[in-house]
Amino acid sequence: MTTVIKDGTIVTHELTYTADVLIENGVIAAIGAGLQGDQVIDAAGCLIMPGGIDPHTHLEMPFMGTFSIDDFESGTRAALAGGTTMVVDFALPAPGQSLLDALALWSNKTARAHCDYSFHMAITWWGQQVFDEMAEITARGITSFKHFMAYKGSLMVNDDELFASFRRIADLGGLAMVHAENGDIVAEMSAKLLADGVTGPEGHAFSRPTQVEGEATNRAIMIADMAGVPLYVVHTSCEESHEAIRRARQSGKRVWGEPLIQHLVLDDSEYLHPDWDHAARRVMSPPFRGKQHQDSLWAGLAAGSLSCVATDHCAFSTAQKRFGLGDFTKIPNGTGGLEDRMPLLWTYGVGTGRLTPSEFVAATSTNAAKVLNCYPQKGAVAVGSDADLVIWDPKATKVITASAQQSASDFNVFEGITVTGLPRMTLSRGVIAYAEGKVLAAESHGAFVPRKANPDVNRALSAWKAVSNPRAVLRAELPATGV
Ligand SMILES: NC(=O)NCCC(=O)O
Ligand SMILES: [Zn+2]
Ligand SMILES: [Zn+2]
Repeated sequence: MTTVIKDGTIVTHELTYTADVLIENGVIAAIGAGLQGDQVIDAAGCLIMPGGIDPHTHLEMPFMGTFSIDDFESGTRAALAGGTTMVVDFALPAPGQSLLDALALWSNKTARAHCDYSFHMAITWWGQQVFDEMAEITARGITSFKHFMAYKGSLMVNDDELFASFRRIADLGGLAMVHAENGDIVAEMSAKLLADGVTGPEGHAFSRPTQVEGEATNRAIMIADMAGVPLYVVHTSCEESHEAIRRARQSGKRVWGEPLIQHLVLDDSEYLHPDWDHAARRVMSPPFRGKQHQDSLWAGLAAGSLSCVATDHCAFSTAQKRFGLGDFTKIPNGTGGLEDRMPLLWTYGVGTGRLTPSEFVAATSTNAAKVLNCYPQKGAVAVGSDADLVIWDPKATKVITASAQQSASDFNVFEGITVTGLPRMTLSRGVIAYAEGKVLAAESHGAFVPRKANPDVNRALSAWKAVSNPRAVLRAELPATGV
C-alpha cells in the first residue's frame, strides 16, 4: 500500500516548500506535485517535518537505588505523542560488567518499543576487557560512547580513564560523549551542605554550580582534542559550558553541545519552592539554571554553537523522589520530557521568534541524525529516507498536564504550561503511529537503528592528526666523541 500526504508545507533544516509526499514500503518514494497513493493524508494547514530524534533518554534505567519509571513501552509512546520518532538510549554496564552483556540487557528492554531506537554505550569502568569489547560494540552499530564525569562512587570515570577511552574511540571512528560535571567537587560540596543542615532539594542545585559544569566541559574538550576524537557534550545547561563549546568550535574542534528542553524552559527558582515534592520532582543533573543561562542556550541554538535539543528523559514518580527526604543526595536525579520537547521548543522557540522553523527541525531532528551518523536515513524529508514524519499543526494548542500524559510518572515538570504547535499525526516508517490524540503504532513496531563508524568528521580528524602528530626530528649523525 502507498500513502500520499497532500496539501502540507514541507519544512526541512534548510528549506520550506509546498509539495506532496509519497510513501512506499516505509520510505519516502517521491516528493512533488500531484502525487497519487492508496491512502491519502490531508495535511492542509500543517507542516510536514522530519520526526523528532531525541538523542538522550534513559528508559528503565537502574539509577540511585531504583529504576526510571518509563520503560521502552511508555517512553516511546510518549515520544510518538510528542512528534518524536526515534530515541537514543544509554546502555549502562555496571562497574566490572561486560559491555556486551550490558548491550544484551538493554536490547531485551526494547521488545515493546513503539518507535525506532538506537543506543549509546556508557563507559563506566576501564580495563582491557572494555578496550577489547568496544570494537565489537562498534561493529554492532553502536558508535557513540558516553562518560560520566560526575556521580562519584558509581558511574564516574577519572581523567586517565577518559583519555584512554577517548583514544580508543578515536581509533574506532566513534563519537565520545560526556556528562560534564566535576564529580569530585560535587561530592565535596554535597557533604558540606549536608553538614551545614541544607538537606532539601535546593541543596542539589547549590552543590552543582555552573563552575563544576564549565570546568568539566573544558577539561573534556581538551582531553578529546589530545585524543583526536569528536566530542558531544550532553545536557549543556549554562553559559560556562556553552562558552567552552563555542570557543572550541571557533578554533576548529569537532565538539557539539546539547541543551535540554528543561533547561531552556525552567529555571532554578523551582528549587526554592516551599513544597518539598515540587522542588524534588525537578531534581536533575545539571540542575535548572538562572535566566541568563537560558538566554545563552537559546542564543546558542540560533547561532549554531549548540546543536541538538534533547530531554535526558529519566522520569521518576513522587514516591521515588521521596527516597531523598532528609538527604538531597538520595533524590533520584532526572525528569521527563519526551512528549513535551517538540511542542515546548516550538512554543518558546518558533513562537517567540528565537528560532526559525528550519532551525527547529535542525535542533529536534536533523542535527542529531548527522552527528550520530544516521542521516539521511533519519532526520530528513527526502526521497529514500525513512518515512519518519510529523504532521505539525502550528495553531493547535493544549495545556500540559500529568493527568493526560503518556509517561507513567504521576507528575510533569511542565504542568500548567500552554503550548501552541502540536503534532496532528506522527508517522514511523510510513505507519500512522499517532493521530487524533492516540498512539496507534503497535508495541514492538520500533526497530533498532544501527549506525556506522567513521563518518566524514572522524576521517577529517584522523587525517589532520596524521599530518600534525609529533614526529621525531631527523638529524645528521654526529661523529662519536671517542671519549
Ligand atoms: N540527568 C539526570 O539527572 N539523570 C539522568 C542521568 C544523567 O544523564 O545524568
Ligand atoms: Zn547526565
Ligand atoms: Zn542522561
